Amino acid sequence: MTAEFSKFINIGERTNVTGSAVFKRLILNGDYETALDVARQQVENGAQIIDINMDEAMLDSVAAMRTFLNLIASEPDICRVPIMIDSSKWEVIEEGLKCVQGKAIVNSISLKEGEEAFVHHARLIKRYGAAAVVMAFDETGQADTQARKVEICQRSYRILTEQVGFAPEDIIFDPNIFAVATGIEEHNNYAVDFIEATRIIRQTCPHCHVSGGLSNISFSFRGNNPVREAMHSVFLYHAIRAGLDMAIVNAGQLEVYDEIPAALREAVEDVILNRRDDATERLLEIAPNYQGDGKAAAAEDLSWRELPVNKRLEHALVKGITDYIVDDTEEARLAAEKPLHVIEGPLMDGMNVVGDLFGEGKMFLPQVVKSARVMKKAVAHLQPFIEAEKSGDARSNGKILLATVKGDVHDIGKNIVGVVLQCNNFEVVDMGVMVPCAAILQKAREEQVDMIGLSGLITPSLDEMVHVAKEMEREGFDLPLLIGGATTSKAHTAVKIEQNYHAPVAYVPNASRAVGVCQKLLNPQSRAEFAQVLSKEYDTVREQHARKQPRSRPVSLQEARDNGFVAKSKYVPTVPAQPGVTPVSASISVLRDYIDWTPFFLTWSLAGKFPRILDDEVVGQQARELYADANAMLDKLVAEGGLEAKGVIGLFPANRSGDDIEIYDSEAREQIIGVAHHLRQQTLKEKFANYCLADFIADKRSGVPDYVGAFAVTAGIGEDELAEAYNKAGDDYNAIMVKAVADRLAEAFAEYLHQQVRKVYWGYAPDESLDNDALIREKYQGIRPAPGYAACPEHTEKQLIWDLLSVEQHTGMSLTESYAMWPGASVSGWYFAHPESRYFAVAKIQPDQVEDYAKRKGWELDEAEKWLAPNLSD
Ligand SMILES: C[S@@+](CC[C@H](N)C(=O)[O-])C[C@H]1O[C@@H](n2cnc3c(N)ncnc32)[C@H](O)[C@@H]1O
Repeated sequence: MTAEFSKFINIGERTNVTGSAVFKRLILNGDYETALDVARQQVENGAQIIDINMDEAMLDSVAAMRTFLNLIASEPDICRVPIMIDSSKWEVIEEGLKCVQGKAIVNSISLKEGEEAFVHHARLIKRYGAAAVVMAFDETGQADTQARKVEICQRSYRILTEQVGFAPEDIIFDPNIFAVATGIEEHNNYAVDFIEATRIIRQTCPHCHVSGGLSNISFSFRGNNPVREAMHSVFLYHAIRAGLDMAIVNAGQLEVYDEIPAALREAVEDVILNRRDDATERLLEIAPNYQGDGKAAAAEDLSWRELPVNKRLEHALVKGITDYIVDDTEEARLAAEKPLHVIEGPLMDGMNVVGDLFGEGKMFLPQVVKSARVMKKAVAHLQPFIEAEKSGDARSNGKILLATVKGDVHDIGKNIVGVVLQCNNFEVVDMGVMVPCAAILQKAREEQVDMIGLSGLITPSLDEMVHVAKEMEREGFDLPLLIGGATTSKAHTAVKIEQNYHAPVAYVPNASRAVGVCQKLLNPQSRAEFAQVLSKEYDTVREQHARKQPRSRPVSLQEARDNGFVAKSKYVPTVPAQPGVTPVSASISVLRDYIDWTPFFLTWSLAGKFPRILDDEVVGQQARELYADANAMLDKLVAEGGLEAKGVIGLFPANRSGDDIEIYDSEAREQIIGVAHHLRQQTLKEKFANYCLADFIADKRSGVPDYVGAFAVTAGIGEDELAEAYNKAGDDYNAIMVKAVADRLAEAFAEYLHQQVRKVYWGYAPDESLDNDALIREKYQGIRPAPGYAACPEHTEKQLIWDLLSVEQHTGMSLTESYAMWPGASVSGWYFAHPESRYFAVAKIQPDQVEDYAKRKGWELDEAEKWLAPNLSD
C-alpha cells in the first residue's frame, strides 16, 4: 500500500469554467490576473497537475485557452506542474498543445466518433509529445459496466500502441466514475465496476495509467460535505489499491480514511463496495448525523494510561508523547528478562506500528519524527542497564551511511530521512555535510555499512554524486547507492549516475519512500528482484529522455539578443538614497512577522497554503501542532538568544554592456569594480522576449545612469550548535525544527530587507504599503534574483556578491567550493528596480552562448561547461 499511495497524483480541478463558478466569472470578465491566482493556489495546495477547461458557450474558448496558457508559461511557480488541457472541442485542445511548453496532457480523446477520428487525434497528440486521457467511450456510448470499461480501454490501448505508436506510459484511461447511492438499483455497482475495471486495465495494458473525476461518486449527497468527503476517501482507498494512480480531486476536501467515524465508514463502505441491498437507505438514514460538526471535539483522553505497559509504550510512540515514557520503559524493564528485550520487544513493535501507519499515509512526517524522540528517550533510559549487563546491541535491519556531498551544506532533508530510517530500526551513520568522496568510502568500509545514501540541494552537487558513483565502481564497491535531495531526479539518476555503477542505484524522492527502498535493497531475496525493477525503470527513463523532443526550437545567441527585452514604459532610474555597502542586522522578533510559512510545512511534507493549512481537513491538526511547536521555538530563540541574523547590502552605479552588467565605484562610472555575467534565454519565443537579467539595466551607450543592488543575509549563525545540542539530548525533532525555523528566518530577512531597500536604502518606492501576504506574493516593484535560481542559474556569480560586499567580513557567511552558502540558512542575490523586471527561466542554452559566456568569464570552455551543465542540452 505504501508505494501505491505515495505514487498517487492529484489533479487540480478549480481552473475549470464548467466546474468552478468563481473561475468562470473571472475568465468571462477577462480578469486573467486573478484567474492565475486560482491556478497558483491549486499548485500551492498540492495539485501535481492542473486541469484547465474553457468550454463555455459565452467564451471564445480557443482564445481563452491561448491567453491563459501563455500567462501560465511565464509563472514559474505554476508551470512547474504539468498542464492538462481539458476540452470537448478539438480546436481548443490543439491551441492548448501549441502553447504549453513542457509535456502536456490532453483531456480527452475517445472512440466516440469512431476509430478514424481517434487515430487522427492521437497522432497529433503524439506529434506534440503530449500524453492523453482516454475516456471509456465508444461508438455506442459511455461504458458503465466493468466489462464495457475493460473492453473499450483494451481496444483503445491496442489501437494506440499498435497503430499509432503511442508510448503506453502516455496513456491515461478514464473508465468513468459515476454516482452511486442514487436510489436507482442499476447504479449500485458503479463504484465496484470502476474499481474492478481499473484492476484489469492496469494488469492487461502495461505501463498505462488510470484516472477519474472523483467528485462524481458522491453526487447524490450534495450539501453534506462530511459524507461526500468520507465517500471520496473510501472510494480512493479501494481504487488506489486496485491501480488508480491519479484523479481529479479537491485535495483539501478529503477525510483521512482511518479518521472517518466507524459507523459512517462502514455505511459508506457498504455503498461503495455494494455490500448490501439496503446500503443506500442505511447511509441516507445516518447521513444527517454528520452534517455540520457531526464529529464531537475530542477532550484530552488519558484512558490509555489504563492499558498494559506494552500497549502504553506503543501508544506513546504512535502519539509522540514523552511525558510518561521513562516510567513506562522502567516498568517494562523490570518485567523483562533482559533490558535489551524491551527494545527488541515492545519498543520495536511500537515503532513498527509507526512505520506501517506512515507507510500507509495514516501518519505524517512530523509525527514520525516525534515518535523517534520518544524512542530515543526510552533507549537512553535502557542504555546504562544494557551496558551493565554487556548484553550487546539490538539487531538492526541494516546499517546505512548518509552524507551531504562535498561542497553542499544543506541537510534538513537528509536528517529527516535519517530519523525516519532509525524509526524503522535501521542503524544510521550520519556523516553530516560537505563530505568528500574519499571520506564517505573510507567510512563505509570501516563501519561495514550495508548501503550509502547521498544528499544534495544545489545543482553542482549533482556532478559530485556522479563522481562518488564512479569512485564506488572503481574501488570495487558492491553496496546499493541511494540518491536524494531537491535538485536530484529520477531522470538525472538514470541518465547520469546509474550507468556508472553496477550495483543498485535508487532515486529516493522523499523521506516516506526511503524505508521501503531500504527494506527491499537490504533483503537478499528482494534485492535482486528490486534491482531488476529499478534497472528496467531507468532503461525506460533513459529511452524517454533520448526520445524527448526539444520543448522548443533553439535560436542562435544573436537571434536571442535581437529579441531581447525592451521596456514598454519610460522609466527613469532612481538614485539610491544610501549608495555603497551597508551592513545590516535584524532581531528575530522583527523577522518572525515576515515569515512565509507555506514552505515550512512543505519541509515537513505537509502540503497546503498557510494559513488555510491550519484548518485543512486532512493535515490541519498536524499543521496546527507543528505551527505551535515552531512558534514555541521562536519564543525561546527570542528569549534566550542562540541564533543571530546578519546581513549586508550594496547599491552601486551600474550599466549594461551586452549581457553583462558593469558595476562602478562611483557616479563618475569610470572605475569598474565588478562585472556581473548573465545568461539569455535561447529558445524561440513568438510572443515574448528572450530575457536576460542585464536587459533590466540601462545600456551604457544610452547615457542613462542606472543602478544595481546586491545582498547577502543569514539567520543561521548558531544554528549548527543549537541543532547539535538538541541532537545530543536525543531530540531529533527540535534539532530539525531549529534548522527549519532558521531557514524561514533567513528568507524572512531577505523579504524584510528588500522592503527596507525599496522604501529607504534605495528609496525608489518610499510610499509602498504592503502587508506580509502581498510581500510573499511579490506584489512590489523590482526583483531580487538569486544566483543558482532559474534567471541566473550559474552559481559562481555569488563570488562577485561576496567580493563587492565583503560578505564574509560583515556577516561570517562563506561559500563552499560548489558555491553553497554557509550557514545553510542563508540567502543572497541581486536587486533590480526596473518596474518591468521579472523572474524567468534561462532554461537550455546553446554552444554559441556557452562559448561566449566562457570568454566573458575568462574561462576555458570545459570550465564553462561544468558550471553550466544543468542548462546544457544533453
Ligand atoms: C524561493 S522563494 C523565497 C521566498 C519565499 N517567500 C520563501 O520564504 O521561501 C522566491 C525567491 O527565489 C528567487 N527566485 C525565484 N525565481 C527566480 C528566478 N526565476 N530567477 C532567480 N531567482 C528566483 C528570488 O530571490 C525570489 O525572491
